[in-house]
Amino acid sequence: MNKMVVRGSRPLRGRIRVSGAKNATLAILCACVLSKNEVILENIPDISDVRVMLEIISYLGLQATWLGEDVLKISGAARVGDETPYQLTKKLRASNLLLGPLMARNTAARVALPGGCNIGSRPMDLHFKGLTSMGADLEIRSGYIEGRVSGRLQGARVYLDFPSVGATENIMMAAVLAEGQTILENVAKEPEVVDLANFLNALGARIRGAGTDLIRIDGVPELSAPVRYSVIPDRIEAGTFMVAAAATGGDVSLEHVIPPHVEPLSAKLREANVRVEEAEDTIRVSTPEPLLPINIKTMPYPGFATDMQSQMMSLLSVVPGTSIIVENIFENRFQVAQELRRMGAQIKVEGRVAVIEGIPRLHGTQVKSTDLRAGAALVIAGLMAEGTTEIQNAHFIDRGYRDLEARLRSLGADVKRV
Ligand SMILES: CC(=O)N[C@H]1[C@@H](OP(=O)(O)OP(=O)(O)OC[C@H]2O[C@@H](n3ccc(=O)[nH]c3=O)[C@H](O)[C@@H]2O)O[C@H](CO)[C@@H](O)[C@@H]1O
Ligand SMILES: C=C(OP(=O)(O)O)C(=O)O
Repeated sequence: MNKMVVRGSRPLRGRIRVSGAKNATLAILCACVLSKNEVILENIPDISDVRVMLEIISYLGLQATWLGEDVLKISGAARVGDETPYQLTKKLRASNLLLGPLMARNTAARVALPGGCNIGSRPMDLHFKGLTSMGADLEIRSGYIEGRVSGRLQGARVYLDFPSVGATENIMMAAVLAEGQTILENVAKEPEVVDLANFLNALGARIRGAGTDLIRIDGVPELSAPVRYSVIPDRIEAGTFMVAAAATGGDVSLEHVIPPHVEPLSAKLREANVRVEEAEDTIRVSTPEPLLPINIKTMPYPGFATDMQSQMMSLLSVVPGTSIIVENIFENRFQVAQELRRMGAQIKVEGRVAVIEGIPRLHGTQVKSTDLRAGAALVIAGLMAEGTTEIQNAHFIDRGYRDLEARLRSLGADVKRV
């Protein structure tokens, strides 16, 4: 079941509800390791990354039970294990977010180096910088990060050389149980970081400033408040449907979305002549006018998200004129260009810059997804293309999109798994 077949040239029309955010959910599930009490989580997307993370935290001793299609109960545990196994962490990049919580809860951790999509080298030096400033002793041995600290972690002042999402989250989770105050400077401002901070505060943490450049955390001895928490909508899933709607000349309304979270994308789509109409928690996307070429640079939030870059490359491949994309976050995120070229796209890649000369139509053929967002981009390309597109390695898509083919079919697409 790992090939997706798309018959193209049909505009998407209708309404679709956006799922809970993958990246917020993954971090929040790691944060559950810090809690001694039961947690109920709402708006959890049933996607393969979440399933793998649930296996990992179950291995650590927590119990996860689905109470409904998107509601999870996570039991607190009096004691959690120290080690995450390679067999599970190799499937999931975000498994590295267990390092901070385990160091804080257990004062020791053995976390297998994470796997996930091959989109760049993805070092963890900034995670290490923060945790060692707090007194942790960390080393990498035989593919595992081994950490220990004598006594509790100590609050510290940490400046991140780059506003890394993962480093901000890992250090923030470690700091909530540290002794004293931690000040994190030049941190990531992504909505998922704010969602994690809100969740931790609901558990009893004392975090201020999430969503700004500077986060202050006053450590507390334990987190034990029983919590019911609803995860934010997924801005990348929402964005993917928005681009798919624009690419097919369709008219789609997204429900359960936070419009400011997708503003960096909405602004670019408007520049390309796409009509984007926002209400309180809905966005309607349509294309009454011919589209225009645009330039994009990926940046940390509130800049344009790297996780939306591949999908935009598909769209721009059929917009008349020259568009330019500069990828500033992950050095290996242009792999989809060679697959789009197989469909006829004219895209030149040099280092971090892609130059796209729009052509009138893409043509369906066999392509393969190389990572999650490349997979989504190829689905969008298939929806626009003349003929049939077969996307191999569709399991990448399941990492981050819940039941994508059925939801696209509900908008009029012809998509199936074979
Ligand atoms: C599970 C999750 O939330 N994944 C998201 C998270 O990934 P992730 O947290 O891995 O991304 P980061 O923000 O950490 O990475 C951004 C940049 O910083 C570099 N870096 C990072 C850490 C470090 O210690 N040293 C270092 O040099 C990375 O190589 C990359 O060039 O944010 C990315 C950037 O928005 C998104 O694309 C991912 O979808
Ligand atoms: C890169 C992504 O995720 P991860 O960090 O989990 O690999 C993504 O969601 O596009």
